[in-house]
Amino acid sequence: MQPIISVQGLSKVYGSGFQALTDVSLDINPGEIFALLGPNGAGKTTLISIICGIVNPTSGRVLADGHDIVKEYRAARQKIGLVPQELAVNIFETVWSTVRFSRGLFGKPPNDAFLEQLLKDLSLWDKKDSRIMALSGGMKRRVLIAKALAYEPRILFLDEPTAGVDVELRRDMWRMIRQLRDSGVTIILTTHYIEEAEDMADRVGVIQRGEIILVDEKAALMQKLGQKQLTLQLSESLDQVPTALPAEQTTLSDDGYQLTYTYDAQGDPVAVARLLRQLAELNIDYRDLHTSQSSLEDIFVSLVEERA
Ligand SMILES: Nc1ncnc2c1ncn2[C@@H]1O[C@H](COP(=O)(O)OP(=O)(O)OP(=O)(O)O)[C@@H](O)[C@H]1O
Repeated sequence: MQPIISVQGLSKVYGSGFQALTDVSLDINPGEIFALLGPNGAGKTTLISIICGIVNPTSGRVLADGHDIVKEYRAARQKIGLVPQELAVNIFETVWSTVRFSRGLFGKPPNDAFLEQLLKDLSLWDKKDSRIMALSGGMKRRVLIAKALAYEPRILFLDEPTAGVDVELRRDMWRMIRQLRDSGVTIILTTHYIEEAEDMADRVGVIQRGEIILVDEKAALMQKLGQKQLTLQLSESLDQVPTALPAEQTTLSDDGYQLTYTYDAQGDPVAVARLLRQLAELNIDYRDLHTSQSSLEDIFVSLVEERA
């Protein structure tokens, strides 16, 4: 499959001498939702800004739908919609003129019916004649999305789309992102809400200190790196973890009734059977048990800590 975005050996050294990206290579598949995760200052915005032609790379190149983002800027850029973190519009303009202007900017013929539907989908239609300065923060966010979608891009970048928005708007945004994906738009987003990446993304990339340290299918990532936990509710309380049990993997709750065993389901397929046999040998009875998988957040934190 031909990637819709191909990032090849990208590095960025800012004028200050700060190296924000080091040899980043990354392919984005058409039609996927790709989540880029990374701590503050990792280089997410820098990477997105280079792909969108806002910041020049120091070396390396980016192809958007086969077009070089530097040499064929217009052809590449009209494929890409960007919803930036911060408001980047003329606040004295009305909503309607802002989205109309944005559509024209990348050479799309006017289509007021399309824009009307877009504003209706984003619950902005009744604000179409309002100046942007008179809108609430959430509405301004919606305007940024409308602006990015006004020229029907095939690729949509969302930089921290749900940072600082209320629960309702967040839910609306995710619903819209899913609809866009279903209509064939490729979505690349950065987020600090890992549970949202977990919920939404097909693939996840982790960036740290300007380097991509991991890219994988979300499901495979969670399976590969995810530790599982087995929690047992004991019939009688224990004073301490029995010495016969693996000390590093086993913990006991303060009241002595809950034993938690952490194991690697991939690396050790008989881990649970072994533990339960050991408990039987020790005459430890339990009333209930359940297993749970590490979240993407756990995986992310452990990866970043590992590299720190
Ligand atoms: N114009 C600039 N000049 C110099 N350094 C910059 C510039 N823009 C960003 N940086 C530095 O590059 C690094 C990466 O910044 P970037 O904004 O890409 O990170 P980020 O992953 O998007 O962070 P956050 O999650 O906080 O938005 C930071 O250390 C930042 O200070």
